[in-house]
Amino acid sequence: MLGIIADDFTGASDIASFLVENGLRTIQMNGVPKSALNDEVDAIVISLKSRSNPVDEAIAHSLSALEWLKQNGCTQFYFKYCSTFDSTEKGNIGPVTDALMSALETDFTVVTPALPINGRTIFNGYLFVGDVLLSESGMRNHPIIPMKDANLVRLMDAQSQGKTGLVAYADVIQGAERVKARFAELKTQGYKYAVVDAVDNAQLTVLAEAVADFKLVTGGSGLGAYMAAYRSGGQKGTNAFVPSKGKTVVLSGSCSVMTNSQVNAYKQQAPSYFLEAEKAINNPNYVEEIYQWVIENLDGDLAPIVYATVPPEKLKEIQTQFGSDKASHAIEGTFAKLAEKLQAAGVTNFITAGGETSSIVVQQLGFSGFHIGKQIAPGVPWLRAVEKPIFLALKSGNFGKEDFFSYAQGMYQ
Ligand SMILES: Nc1ncnc2c1ncn2[C@@H]1O[C@H](COP(=O)(O)OP(=O)(O)O)[C@@H](O)[C@H]1O
Ligand SMILES: O=C(O)[C@@H](O)C(=O)COP(=O)(O)O
Repeated sequence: MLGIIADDFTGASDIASFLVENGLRTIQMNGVPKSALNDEVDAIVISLKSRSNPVDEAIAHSLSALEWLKQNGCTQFYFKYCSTFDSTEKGNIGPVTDALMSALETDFTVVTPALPINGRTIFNGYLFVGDVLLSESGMRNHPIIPMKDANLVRLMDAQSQGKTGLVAYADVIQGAERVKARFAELKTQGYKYAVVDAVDNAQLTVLAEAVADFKLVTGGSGLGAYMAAYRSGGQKGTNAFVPSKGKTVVLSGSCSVMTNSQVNAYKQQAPSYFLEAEKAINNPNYVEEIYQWVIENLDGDLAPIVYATVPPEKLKEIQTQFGSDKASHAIEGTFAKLAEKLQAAGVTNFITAGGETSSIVVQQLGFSGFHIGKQIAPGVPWLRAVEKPIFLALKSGNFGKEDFFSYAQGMYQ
């Protein structure tokens, strides 16, 4: 069985959806479960909120996820992080990878966030988003993890204990045997990790074969998808439920370029409410005010949206005024409490945008895990809570097309 440790909840549903699509029966658990798993599955994804936590906490949670996965029958492990890496030179990917490698007693792994279907590719170790370097993409303005460097070898070297090498495109296109030979060379030269180039899915297919017997693989959902295809022999999954029409709310805390466009498009069609950082910080009654507004707007054709989403210039202003940690914690906390009240009031379908935002909302809603349904966009599936028919779509910041929020509701049965 394949065990996946995802560093946020949108990322977990992203990889889970690709595993299902590629023929693996998959369940997504929210945090490290307290008891053993009863379902019969081929893959288990554990969602953590460890991307931007203090490093010791991220390591401790990842190790406890690993232990639980081992106890529940997993034999190969995948550390899933963002296709835009989302980890500066002080980030957690290096330290968590080191801790997992040491717990698994393995001395070599790969680093491949590539997700070509969503425009994330790697060439000569540089990560591209669409046709620009990561550091020239909207990710350079991320509210909590601004990505100013696109070189994965440099980023990994800065964060981790070992040395990072490169398996370049010219080698990858020669096939799995050549890639394995490069791994062997790098290991002899004292490298602990290899960034592997992938500009399209053909390289991920090769890489999936080359890492088939690795104890630990790290990367985005792209490589995960091709590892699933390798394991299932190319079968396709059938788990494709969609939600019933029900009371829905959209909660958007992502400030990505794509979410800004999606929110702007959706505001033209549906009731909208701007969540202000200043009030989230200072007004103890703010959650109640927003809650009342949502309740009054639940019965239209399209769900109401509450959004903190702002473009980069506005974000900078807010962060300068209040401090970025204070603003983001207050906003995340407001979304979490709001979601909890809305669930109690009978909202059954939640569409959330943003990794941190989605993670905190799901943690607050308190479900133990999710079944994986139909994809709304590549990497964003509908989810159904294990405990009851509550449906969620956790949209990664930059995923989906401009009409994502209305398109998702258009899928209701
Ligand atoms: N208007 C705002 N001012 C300050 N911080 C904000 C604002 N809107 C959102 N944030 C914060 O920015 C962060 C966005 O991260 P996240 O939810 O992971 O989105 P993404 O998926 O785009 O990375 C969250 O911590 C959120 O609370
Ligand atoms: O790999 C990806 O791009 C996503 O699964 C993901 O992790 C996105 O994170 P956020 O942009 O913070 O939602």
